[in-house]
Amino acid sequence: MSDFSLADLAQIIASKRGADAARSYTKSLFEAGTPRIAKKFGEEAVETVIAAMEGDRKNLTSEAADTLYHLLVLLEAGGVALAEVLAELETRTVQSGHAEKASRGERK
Ligand SMILES: N=c1c2ncn([C@@H]3O[C@H](COP(=O)(O)OP(=O)(O)OP(=O)(O)O)[C@@H](O)[C@H]3O)c2ncn1[C@@H]1O[C@H](COP(=O)(O)O)[C@@H](O)[C@H]1O
Repeated sequence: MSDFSLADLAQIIASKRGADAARSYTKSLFEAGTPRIAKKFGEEAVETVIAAMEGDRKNLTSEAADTLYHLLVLLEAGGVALAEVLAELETRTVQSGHAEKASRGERK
């Protein structure tokens, strides 16, 4: 296994801001705008769900990759750094998911 990370992919995606849309799918997504990117993300997420439900391991891997890629493009378009999402996840590591959900009501 290589040490390729989501941070590496996020960096590649950010670097495509100045690319030519005819040569870069990422740039064409940026040009299409957030609603289009969000729609693609939703489609890939649904395809991931279907692959999981069908127990298709190979497709699940491939659709999960599509989903993660489109999520990173969506974050970049929304001005949210992957590091911010990871920091949010890190704050949650001190408690269980059940406790985190219960605390959401307290925060409002
Ligand atoms: N990881 C990905 C990646 N995963 C999926 N995709 C693209 O996401 C699209 C998947 O959507 P679909 O299968 O629905 O494809 P489609 O029918 O062509 O899409 P639409 O016509 O509906 O827009 C395909 O075009 C894939 O090529 C990706 N495109 C780019 N990357 C990464 O981004 C880098 C930069 O890519 P460019 O911006 O194209 O240079 C690449 O080197 C990769 O590292």
